[in-house]
Amino acid sequence: MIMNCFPCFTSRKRRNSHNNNETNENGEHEFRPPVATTKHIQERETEQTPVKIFNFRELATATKNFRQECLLGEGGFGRVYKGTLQSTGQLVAVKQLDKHGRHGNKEFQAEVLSLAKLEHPNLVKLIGYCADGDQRLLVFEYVSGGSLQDHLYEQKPNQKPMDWITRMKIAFGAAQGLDYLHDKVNPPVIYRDLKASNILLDAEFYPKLCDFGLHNLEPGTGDSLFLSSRVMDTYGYSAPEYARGDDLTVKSDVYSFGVVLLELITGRRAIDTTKPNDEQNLVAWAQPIFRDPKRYPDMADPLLRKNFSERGLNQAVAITSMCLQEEPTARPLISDVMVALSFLSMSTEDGIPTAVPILSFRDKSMSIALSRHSSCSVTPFSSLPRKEEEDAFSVSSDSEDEDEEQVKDEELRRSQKTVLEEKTATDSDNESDSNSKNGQKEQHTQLEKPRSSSSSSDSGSKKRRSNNGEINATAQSLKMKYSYSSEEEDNERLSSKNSCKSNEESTSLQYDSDRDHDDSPRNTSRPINSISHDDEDEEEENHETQLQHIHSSKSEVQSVSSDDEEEEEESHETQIQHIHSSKSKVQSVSSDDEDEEEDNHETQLHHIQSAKFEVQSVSSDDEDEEKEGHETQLQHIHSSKSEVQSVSSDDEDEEAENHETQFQHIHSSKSEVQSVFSDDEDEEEESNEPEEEKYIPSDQD
Ligand SMILES: Nc1ncnc2c1ncn2[C@@H]1O[C@H](COP(=O)(O)OP(=O)(O)OP(=O)(O)O)[C@@H](O)[C@H]1O
Repeated sequence: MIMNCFPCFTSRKRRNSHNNNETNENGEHEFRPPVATTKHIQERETEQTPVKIFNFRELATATKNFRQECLLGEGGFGRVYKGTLQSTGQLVAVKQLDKHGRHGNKEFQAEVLSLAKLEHPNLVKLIGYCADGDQRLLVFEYVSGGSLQDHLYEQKPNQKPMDWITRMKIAFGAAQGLDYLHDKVNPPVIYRDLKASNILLDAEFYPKLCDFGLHNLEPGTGDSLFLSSRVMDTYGYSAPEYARGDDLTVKSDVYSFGVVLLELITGRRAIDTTKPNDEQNLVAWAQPIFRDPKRYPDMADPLLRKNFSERGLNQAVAITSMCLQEEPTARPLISDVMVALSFLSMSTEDGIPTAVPILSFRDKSMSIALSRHSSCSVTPFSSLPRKEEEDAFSVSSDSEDEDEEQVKDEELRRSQKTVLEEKTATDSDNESDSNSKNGQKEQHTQLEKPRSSSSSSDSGSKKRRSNNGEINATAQSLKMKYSYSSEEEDNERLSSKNSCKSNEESTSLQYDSDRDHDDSPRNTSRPINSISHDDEDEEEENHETQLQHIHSSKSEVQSVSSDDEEEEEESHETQIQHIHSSKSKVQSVSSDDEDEEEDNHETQLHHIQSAKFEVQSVSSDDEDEEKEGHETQLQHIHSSKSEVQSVSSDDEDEEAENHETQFQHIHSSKSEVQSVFSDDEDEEEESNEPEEEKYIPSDQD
């Protein structure tokens, strides 16, 4: 049988070698897959991914002849060895697939090529494969830090337990990987095997998912021994529909993700036979607690020693409980989970995580669930917040009865409707001017792109401007500290003393690059930035700081849960979003292409004007005074808009000056927005007046 397969494969290999094999500079064979080898490869194909073909001898040398000391472990697919490729010195993990249930060569090759196309910083990268005789081996990048399971449950004596923020970052990274599989590749990939042992961590706890997309390489179904061990391994993570015999969907992965999140929160294994009967199944143990928020703090891993904020815990538990809904359709999209976790994984100096902006989600159920927990009293258990913050968050949900909550939900739903409609309209606009391409891969590429060259983006790869892309941008623009990074960047970060700063830089770079790939008018920010090279970094920092201020003000406002204030908060949210986007748009004025520039101005004017109308409409009747203040701010933006019109000056120097002036005005508009959040409205009015005086019209005015 094997002998029959082998010639078949080698003849294929020979054919490939004729057509597609190349030798790289290291003397290694690289396989460039033929276009449309199989249906799903064809569908996923955006560009050809090189996959190395190794011969068995190369891998035997790399793993010291598969010596025991190189054995990393053994899983459902076979043994995994650590190795070093002789040609490059690269560390790899070599997975030697079990011999039972051997797959046809074509099938194996097709699966491998399909797998190799899945590239994301939070996925373990497939480097190559070997199909030599009856041997089937997969060669992956080596991830040095062990699995999440090791870190949660098999700690070495001198190892510190993972802190709360690290746990949230791991969850966020894993969600990003899963979001890529679900939302960024076509057709979506259902992981099927998400569990703590399949989340590998690098030296900095950066998570990478492994074993995704391997189910087609599983040994044959006739192998009951294999099946029973796999079922045992995944038991505790598999969604109820699996037990019912229903088809698995992306929502089954969301369930498994919920189990992992629960493990991170509680430090308990999905299945722990050493515990009393009623505690052996983690989800069964947690379900009654989900219904009683007062008991949430009791769920937390004792190793955390209560070093987390109550709000952070409440929201993490709320997300978990949503993921673990019995009904698949009731579970959230992983993209919403990812957005929520992006905020929960942001650490702040005072130890309180940033509040999740409830309007950031594709699915409103997530907003509603989190809003229930965002107004809880948030006295952190260990690191106490400043007095004002305590006050701001101290409207306790304990006193709210269920009726009140329902009314609140209804109101929230109504108020969200407007924003969601608006968001949908924006999204569909964006969708229409872009092809639905693989956005995530591009994000990765963007990060690696040096700053100076980012304006010359690959015109062939249009950024996917889906809802999810918008959400990503929202999270990123709100100073997400946790960013994608390539392996090289990870190494750099390791050695860098200013790792935190470089992270932030990479995030803002990503956001900038993101705009560069955007077809909308705001995508031409480079020339403006290049006007004042010396001040560029400082200016960027200022903007970042402003964003942070706005964000934190917004967070504070969010937590005050009186009905009037909720309305007000929304209007602030809308204003911020519009002013923020106005800023981005005005930044983009200096396009190299003058014609495009003019178009851009037109579109900007339109956006800014409509922002004005929208903000005007949000203001309530009893807030006349405040409205006046907003009007003044809008006038400033409007004037900035007039200045934007003046950009197309023939004289380049003059144009540069105009940009500078515009920046200053936008800058001051942003500062004014900050004042919107002042509790004292009189103060706000006062602060607006002098700003009016400060306003210096441009030459054109
Ligand atoms: N790319 C890699 N880098 C470093 N270690 C790895 C890599 N891939 C797997 N390992 C380690 O090899 C061991 C076996 O992994 P494998 O994925 O085969 O099994 P598993 O995850 O334990 O079980 P299952 O196959 O049921 O998912 C684990 O200890 C895992 O952490």
